Parts: sequence; structure tokens; C-alpha cells
Amino acid sequence: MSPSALLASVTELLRAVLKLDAPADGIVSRHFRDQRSLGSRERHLLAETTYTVLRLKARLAHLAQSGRGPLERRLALLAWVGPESMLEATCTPEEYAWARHARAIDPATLPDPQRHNLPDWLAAPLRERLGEPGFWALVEACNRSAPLDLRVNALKARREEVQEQLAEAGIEAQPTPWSPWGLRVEGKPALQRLPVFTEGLVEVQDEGSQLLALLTEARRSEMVADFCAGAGGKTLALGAMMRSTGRLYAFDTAGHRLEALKPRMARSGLSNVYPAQIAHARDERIKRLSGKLDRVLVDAPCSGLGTLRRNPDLKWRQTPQALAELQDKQRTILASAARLLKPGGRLVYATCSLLDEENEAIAEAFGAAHPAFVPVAADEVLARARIENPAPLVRGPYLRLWPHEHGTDGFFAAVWDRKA
Ligand SMILES: C[S@@+](CC[C@H](N)C(=O)[O-])C[C@H]1O[C@@H](n2cnc3c(N)ncnc32)[C@H](O)[C@@H]1O
Repeated sequence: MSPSALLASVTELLRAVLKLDAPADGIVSRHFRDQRSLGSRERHLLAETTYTVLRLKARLAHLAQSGRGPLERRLALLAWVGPESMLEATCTPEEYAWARHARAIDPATLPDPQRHNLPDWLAAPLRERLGEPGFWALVEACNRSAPLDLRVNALKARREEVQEQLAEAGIEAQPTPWSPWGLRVEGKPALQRLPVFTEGLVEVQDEGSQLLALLTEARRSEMVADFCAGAGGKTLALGAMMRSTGRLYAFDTAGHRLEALKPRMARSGLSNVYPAQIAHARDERIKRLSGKLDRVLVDAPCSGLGTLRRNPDLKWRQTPQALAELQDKQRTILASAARLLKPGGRLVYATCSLLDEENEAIAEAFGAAHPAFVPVAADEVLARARIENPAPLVRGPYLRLWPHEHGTDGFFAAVWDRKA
């Protein structure tokens, strides 16, 4: 594709993404499907330029004001991650000179909102919670792309074996710092066709997600529910912890997400998973299991703001109103899920949000209203899972993971045991 056709393609993609009415990853995938002639380098350039605009939208929109022509084109010029020569070849001399000048402006000279590139309603609570150095470290970490983490399926392989098989395929991978199943892969190699993937030895899963599954301490022959299973990232980890025995319900209200779990289940070799679509948190299926389960994981619907490295559009698409609605859902789902537990059973509430309102506030309100549920310190659970030095992973009794501190997505988890 010629440089000008590529720039036109990024501009078109940005026009769609910046409507902010749908997830950017879906729009980018659709754009690639529609433009089949794009090679892998061109796709990389298009995606990275688009994601740079989303990450730095406040700053780039500010800098774009001094240019001319369609806004999306100006943004593409400012965020361009391809060779400089391509830009020079496709811009007029004035346009190119403007882009060079604007790109050379030192961000440190700009006001805070254009340095942190967060909406005020999000910047304020994060700043308060983290203090200045922590806040800016988080900002920087969220503007870098996330590493590729794999979870080794303990039912089928040991971590070292998978590491060797990957090395034979020319892929460098190192054990993740905490999760006993995690491998962190260098670069972003395509894994889908490798036997380790097709034969179900690994799944792509952030190390933080793996730690959430560990907190359930699910064991062989138990009755377990993954209450908000989605496409089953954590379900598969739980199933392997249970060594494919017992019964593991994968509940979700979204049928299409559970459908996406099925091929993953087939690869994993698990035969203990029962996916079930429910209408709502008080569905009849849930009521029938009341008081019968050993472990319940509630990976609640949330703002997803812990995944800003992968989904930078979320900071512009979420609103305080949507957040308030999510908190209602989180409270309702957690209270319903808790009813499933038998005396002595384990409840884990988790989100991939950075915000206290979706995390500590929900957990504390639940704890206050449910005295039969006794808080369990997350670091004690992790120590039992033989994770060395889990102290940096927790704040008080809760698991609290941050991209800038732990290299994972942002995660929260609270753990309780129902009194026997
Ligand atoms: C954070 S996502 C789950 C991700 C999944 N556990 C994983 O590891 O891939 C939250 C899920 O909650 C589901 N959900 C929303 N409302 C629900 C409800 N009332 N009951 C159960 N699941 C619900 C959503 O469809 C979504 O799949």
C-alpha cells in the first residue's frame, strides 16, 4: 500500500474509533477484515498509530489545534509510528513541517491534563490514592503496551516443558514473577498455530488474572462456580486446579461469551466445566444451587480501567454515570453469588478496575451486611499457594495489582470464607 493510502486508511480508522461508541479493538479487527490486502507490518502501523491516539488523545487533540485539514488526519500525523520518510512522501511540505514542529514539543511543558491524558473524573481519585510519584508512574505504565502472558495448563504440561517447546519454535519466554503457571513471552509472536496452543497446553492470560483464580484455592472433586465466566479465562484456570474433577459451573448472562468458551474448553481437555447462560443474578438455576457450592468466584462486570494498556479507549468511553450503574450491578451480583456457598465455602470478589468505588467500597459494604462471611487475607492464601513474597501484591486484606508496580493489568480481589 502506498504511504498516502496508508495514511488515508489510518484516518478512516480513527474516524470510526474516535466516535467512542464501540470498543476500539472490535473496530480495528473489522477494519482489517474489510481491508484484506493489508500486510502484517501495515496492520501493526495502523493499530499502533490508532492506539497512540487513544492513549494520548488529550495531548494530541491540543497539539492538533494549530494544524489544518481533517482532525483525524492531523491526529494520525502526530501519532504516526511508521517511518518518517513515509510521512514526508505523503504530506505537503507545510503539513510535514507543522507535524515535525508539533511532535517536537516537550510534553513536560504542557498542562497536567495533556500530560496524563486522563479525564478529570478518573485522574482525581487515582491521584488521591497513589500520590504524585505513584500517579505519574501509573500514567506512564498505562501508555506502554502490555506484555504477552501465557498460563500453562497444569492438567497437560509443566511450565518448563512449555518454555522449552516455545524456545524450539524460536520464542523466548520467562516464568512470570508470581504466578506458578505464568510465562511472559518476548515480543508479540503469533501463537495460534503452534502445537502448544492448538493442543491446549497454554492460554493467553495476564498474570494478574491467574492470581485471581489461585485465591479460590479450588480443589479436586469440589462444586465450584465462576459466576461471571465470560469467555472463561478464569474458568479454565479453575478447572485445571480441580484436575478436571468435581463440577465447575460457568455462569454468565451473555450467551455469546459462553459460546467463545467452548473451543477453549475443548483444547484444554477439561471435562468438569458446565457452561450455563443465566437471565440475571437471581436466575432459577442459581437458586437451585443455593448453599451447595464450595467456592464461588465473582469476576464482576466493571469499568475495565485496569486494562488501559490494552484498551486505552475505555478511559474516554466510561462515564461517572456508567460507573454508578456498574456499582449497583456489582453489589447485586456479589450478594446473589454469596447465597450459593455452603458453610465453610470460599467467596472471591474480583474486578479489573483501578477505582476504590468498584473495589474496596463494594467489598466493605458486602462484609458489613454479611457477618457470616469472614474476611481472609489474600497474602495468606497466596503464601499457601507457595507464592514467594506475596506482601507487595496486597493492601490490607485485599489483592491489589497495578500496571506500574506489578507489571500486570490492574486487579482487585477480596476473599471471604463463610462461617462453618
Ligand atoms: C469481567 S467480565 C468476565 C471475564 C471472565 N471471567 C474471564 O476471565 O475472561 C464480567 C462478565 O460478567 C458478565 N455479567 C454481567 N452481568 C452479569 C450477571 N448479572 N450475572 C452473571 N454474569 C454477568 C458479563 O457478561 C461479562 O462476561
